[in-house]
Amino acid sequence: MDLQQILDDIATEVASLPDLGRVATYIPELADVDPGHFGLAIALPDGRVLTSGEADAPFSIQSVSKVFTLALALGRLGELLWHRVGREPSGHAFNSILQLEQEAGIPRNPFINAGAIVVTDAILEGRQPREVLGELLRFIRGATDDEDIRINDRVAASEQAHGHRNMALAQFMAAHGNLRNPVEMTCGTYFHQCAIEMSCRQLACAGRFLVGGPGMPRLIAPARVRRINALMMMCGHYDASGDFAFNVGLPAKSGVGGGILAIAPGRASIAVWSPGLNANGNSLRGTYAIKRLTEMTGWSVFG
Ligand SMILES: NC(=O)CC[C@H](N)C(=O)O
Repeated sequence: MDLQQILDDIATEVASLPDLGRVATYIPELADVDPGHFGLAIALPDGRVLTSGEADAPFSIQSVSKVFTLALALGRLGELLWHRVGREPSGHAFNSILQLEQEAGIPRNPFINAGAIVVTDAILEGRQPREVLGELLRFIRGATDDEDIRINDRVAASEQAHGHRNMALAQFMAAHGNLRNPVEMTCGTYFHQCAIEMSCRQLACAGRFLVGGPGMPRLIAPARVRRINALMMMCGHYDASGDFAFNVGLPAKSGVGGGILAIAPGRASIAVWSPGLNANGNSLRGTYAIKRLTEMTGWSVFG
């Protein structure tokens, strides 16, 4: 199997797709990104990183950051985290408030916005946002083995200025006693973590710690790797997670910047970027690319 050929074929196929999807507009700073960008990278246990398309172009990782904050929160709080956030798929949009009311301010999982805000609140506890964001960047840079990863302050400010919905989620959880820090502080930190920029090459390298097995860095306990992968499979694409598992069969996390990090356990860390989104807020062409990759490689966890 010539993997490089597969990646090149996928880039060619993607370029001929009729639909680009639509970029997210609720964060104005992301609204002007050309939906036609496409990049793909895979990091392998032998140390090779194969790419096609614009694999070195930085993009806003947005909700993909939730994977890294979850790893940090589990390290800090361990099992206690699960008192404040659940582990079930939500079946609702990433920014929905519906279940929070019915379930007393405990979000369904750490990957919907409400859950990720709780996770950020948990790693903040007793510390300043600057410290926590520094820790997060150190973790990601270390995992990637690349210091050149930063937060785009304009994107963070843009989301902050229009973040009424996330603030509402946070206020609602505060009303239920599930937030320990001031809403502005937790949301401000969350907006900054979402505004981290990485290329597909960097993101694929950063995801290696979730692949497990020989050749991949061991940054967290294998039991946690398994659990984060389980959550990515069940919840990583919000209310389209079932569809993604059905079509692709890999644990993965998407972001509204158009990035997706997918893990082929024991085999590879995969990052794709194409900013045009489908109706569920997941990269349209990115989803297609990973689907084709699993079809061509047989890397679905379901065989
Ligand atoms: N799905 C996403 O990437 C959402 C992240 C975005 N920062 C938000 O909170 O709305």
